[in-house]
Amino acid sequence: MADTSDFTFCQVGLQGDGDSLESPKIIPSIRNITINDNPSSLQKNSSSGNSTSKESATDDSLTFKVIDKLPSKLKVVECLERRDFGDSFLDAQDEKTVTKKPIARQKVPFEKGFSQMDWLKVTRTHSDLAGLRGRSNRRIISLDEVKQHKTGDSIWTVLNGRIYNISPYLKFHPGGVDMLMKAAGKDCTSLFNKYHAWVNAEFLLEKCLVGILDNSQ
Ligand code: HEM
Repeated sequence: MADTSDFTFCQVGLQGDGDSLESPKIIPSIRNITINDNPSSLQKNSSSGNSTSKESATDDSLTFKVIDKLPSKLKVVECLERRDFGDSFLDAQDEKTVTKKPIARQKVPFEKGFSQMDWLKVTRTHSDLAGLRGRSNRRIISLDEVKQHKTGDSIWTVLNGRIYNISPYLKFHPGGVDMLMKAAGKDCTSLFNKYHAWVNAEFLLEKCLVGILDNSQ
């Protein structure tokens, strides 16, 4: 079978709506395609039988398979291969029945020892992930001070009004170090929500809390 990985499936036609295969209402964009019935240019495989017979056919521009067919009514056509469809295929993309490919996620495979489970272990065993050296993590801190912590083992970010040292979490971040470094020394709340508003950072970074953002400025 042809590689369909970059192909958008189109499903056309409905069962029992009274429209025939030729109806422009069902397949408006395919009406311009003629399939030459000549046996030399069209190969057609059909297992004879009743209402669930399966067929496939090929002409110069299109290979398709009728997955399921009722007499004189087409239920589902699965397009298998597109060779030279031209504009008529683009028209088909206007149809509401076209399924779009999901957007690829950008998760980075974690290094051994750097899964989220490993991170949870670290948070339980390490005594000073925030790097506070005995200071309170309830201290009110200005954005100017946050901006000074962008490197080494003291990389701060603001998330929902709280300031965290994200340095120990960097290698555990499923989105990768580079992505998390975009948060260094600034308020990352909108970036964070753009990528994963569902992530419970308050829990994950609990032990990395450095202080509370001074929002009086
Ligand atoms: C500051 C605290 C942050 C924490 C605790 C955090 C945590 C996480 C977690 C737990 C995941 C996995 C999500 C999942 O599997 O559904 C993740 C994925 C990701 N994060 Fe973050 N993140 C943070 C900040 C950021 C920022 C600032 C960015 C962007 C600049 C970012 C970009 C991403 C991306 C691109 C992914 C992969 C998304 C995906 O799976 O589709 N993260 N992060």
